[in-house]
Amino acid sequence: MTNSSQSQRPASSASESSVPTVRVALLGAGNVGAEVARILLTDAVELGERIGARPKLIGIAVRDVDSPRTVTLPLELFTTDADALIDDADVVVELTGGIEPAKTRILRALNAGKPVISGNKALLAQHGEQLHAAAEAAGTSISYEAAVAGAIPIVRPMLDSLSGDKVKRVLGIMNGTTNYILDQMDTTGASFDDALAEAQRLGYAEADPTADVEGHDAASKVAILGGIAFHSSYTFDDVYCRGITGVTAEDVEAARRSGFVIKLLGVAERVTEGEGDQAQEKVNLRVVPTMLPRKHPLAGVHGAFNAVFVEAENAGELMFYGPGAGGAPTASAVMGDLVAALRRSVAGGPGVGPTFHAGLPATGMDGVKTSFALTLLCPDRTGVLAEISSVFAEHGVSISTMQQRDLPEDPAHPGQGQAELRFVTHRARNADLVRTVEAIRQMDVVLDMRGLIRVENDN
Ligand SMILES: NC(=O)C1=CN([C@@H]2O[C@H](COP(=O)(O)OP(=O)(O)OC[C@H]3O[C@@H](n4cnc5c(N)ncnc54)[C@H](O)[C@@H]3O)[C@@H](O)[C@H]2O)C=CC1
Ligand SMILES: N[C@@H](CC=O)C(=O)O
Ligand code: NA
Repeated sequence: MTNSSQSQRPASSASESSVPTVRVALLGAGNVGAEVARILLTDAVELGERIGARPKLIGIAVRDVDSPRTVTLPLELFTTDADALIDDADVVVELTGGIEPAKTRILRALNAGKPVISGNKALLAQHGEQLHAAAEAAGTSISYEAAVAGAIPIVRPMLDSLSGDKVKRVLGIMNGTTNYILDQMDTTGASFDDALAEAQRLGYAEADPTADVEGHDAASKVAILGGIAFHSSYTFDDVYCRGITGVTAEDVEAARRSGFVIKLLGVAERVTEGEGDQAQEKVNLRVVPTMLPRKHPLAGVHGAFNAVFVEAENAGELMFYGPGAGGAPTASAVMGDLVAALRRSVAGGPGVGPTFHAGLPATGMDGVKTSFALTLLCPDRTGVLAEISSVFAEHGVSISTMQQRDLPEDPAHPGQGQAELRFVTHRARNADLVRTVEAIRQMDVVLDMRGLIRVENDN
């Protein structure tokens, strides 16, 4: 490799053609990186026409040059010296994941004025502001369409197309692995573990799938998207996060019997706390397993697909839908960012990044209005229902539906029938719902609390 200039102008490569070339460094050749390399190698000429300069893949930095790959790539491109590769390039594509050394490498490229494309939501949701500041200071850009909802164009529409509107809420399915698992459990009766193993095999899961199933991956995406939507800076720590490890086959089955489906939803929404002069606008960010009525549009999002609703003051409701994970689909988003960044390089100027001027504080769950489904095991006798209903009423929470399922008599307690009572509440303040649930849990007539999950419906 030769040393390239660190300017934004594409370098000429007379040996290959008269079209100028831009030198692309790729960090990582896993599920996504290998697909990006494949596209760069096969489509360089056509991409050159779109960009005005031909992208030349000059090297791929990996941990181990001899690791088996999903795509066959020329061995001479591989190197373990990421720093030398970055220094030799005009543009850097980071697809290794994790915080370090990815952060140091990205900063190395940005500080040298080189545009960076990354799919690293974990990093962006922790250090996004610092990376943007470095890009701005050096007059370059960092782009990350792949980091949120895979192939779906959502980051750039939020940054560009909706930048003249006022976003009220962003809500959706933002993790392919958990959607795949929940969908398999619902439609085929697969076990959690089998479905996760298949999601890993298909290249949907993170290197450590705990990030997926504990909701951390979706939380990073909510922090990134919420920040763009509300012109503020949020990190992973601002997101209230619950994963799907607590969702059992029984929960999935119970939801199905009631005409619902369980999805892991990510939400970022404006909330107003306080009243009158004290009223303050804040933003609640959360990731929670949620029951949705089967007729809800998000209930029909299957497999590793994602879907994101954006509610904006003037646009109204928008829905973005498509593959949320997987090598080739995610590589499509990376390539879109790469072409856009290189077009800017060729034409001059870094383009427009996000702003954080609004500074809306993130807020906790207490004031958020939501509804719960609650499944209780109780003795099947007169008065139980009234007793439980009165606790809901005492806390100002109204019941939307109640279903009773009589269970076979417990042989250990002859003569004492038991019933499963399933309540779905209307929307109420989260703090009131939590107090209601705690009071119900303490009641003598409640033998077991079998399921507790949020519900997204219109009431
Ligand atoms: N797999 C997917 O569906 C999606 C992944 N992403 C993100 O894209 C990035 C890459 O994801 P995958 O390709 O699935 O990961 P992967 O685990 O399949 O591949 C990671 C690659 O990076 C290399 N690598 C890791 N640490 C390195 C280091 N310190 N130095 C040099 N090379 C290193 C590995 O050798 C491997 O080639 C991650 O940030 C991930 O969150 C984003 C959207 C979707
Ligand atoms: N592990 C992630 C990959 C894409 O972001 C997911 O399953 O959604
Ligand atoms: Na995307």
